[in-house]
Amino acid sequence: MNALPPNEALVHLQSPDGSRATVLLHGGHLVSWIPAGGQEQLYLSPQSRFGAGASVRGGVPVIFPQFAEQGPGPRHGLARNRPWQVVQQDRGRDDALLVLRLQDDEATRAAWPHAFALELTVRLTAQQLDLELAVDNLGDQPFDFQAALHSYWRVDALTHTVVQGLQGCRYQDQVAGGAEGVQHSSRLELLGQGPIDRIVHEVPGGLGLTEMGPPPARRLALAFEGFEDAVVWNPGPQHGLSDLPADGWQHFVCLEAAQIQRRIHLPAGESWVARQSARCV
Ligand SMILES: O=P(O)(O)OC[C@H]1O[C@H](O)[C@H](O)[C@@H](O)[C@@H]1O
Repeated sequence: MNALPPNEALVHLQSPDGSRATVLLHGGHLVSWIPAGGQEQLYLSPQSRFGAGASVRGGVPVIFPQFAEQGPGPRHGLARNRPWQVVQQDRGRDDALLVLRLQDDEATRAAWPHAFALELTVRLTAQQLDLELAVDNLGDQPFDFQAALHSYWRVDALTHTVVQGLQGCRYQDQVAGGAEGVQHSSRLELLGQGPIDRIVHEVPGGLGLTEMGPPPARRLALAFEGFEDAVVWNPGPQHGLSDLPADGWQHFVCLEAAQIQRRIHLPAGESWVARQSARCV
């Protein structure tokens, strides 16, 4: 399991068949997922910062209400830096479930002046992780937002890793100043020669992440529901990130379920829900 500082508030989940996950209350941040009989699936930087105000480098940061600097508020929004609360924790016959909630308070309203609640539901079965993000507008005015489940998938070697399922999709290449491109091949090979940072639009519901052997290939099947975009990000060897080891870039790829291009317009009193599932196959 990924190493965590001793004094962080965390919740451990374990399904009856032995899959496990760990979530930090800070950020409602999933930092570990180990399927039954399997290995850690999420990358968490050993140099990550933790605690009040910190953004954790790895796991699954919740991005809301803005992506990156595409708005006037804090980078990647305010959800990843706030304390969340447990509203439900259950174990069923073949699953484990956790629901966390973040509601607006004085600090969030200072950054973004809206009344809202986020609920993140984490559900584990033997080989599958389901994450659901729900946004409620609790105010009397509509608001617009972007969101993402910024998932850092652990890989042994980035350069042996391939993303499948984006064929024919348009993308915005953030390394090339936002230039538009089209993913022609069915396999996006992560060459690691430099950074990759793409916002891919209108992604089909199912994507694959495959690590080619040796050792034998490992494959994650990802399914998005309600998220229209995906982000593919790896900072490459010249990353300069102080919370990532020099060689840390080789051990993850972010393949994120996201809602970026078309901001969601949420009327007062309404809700929006989207999901990302990952299955070891
Ligand atoms: O360093 P962070 O604020 O966590 O952002 C990490 C990365 O997030 C996304 O994947 C963006 O597309 C990248 O441009 C960004 O570098």
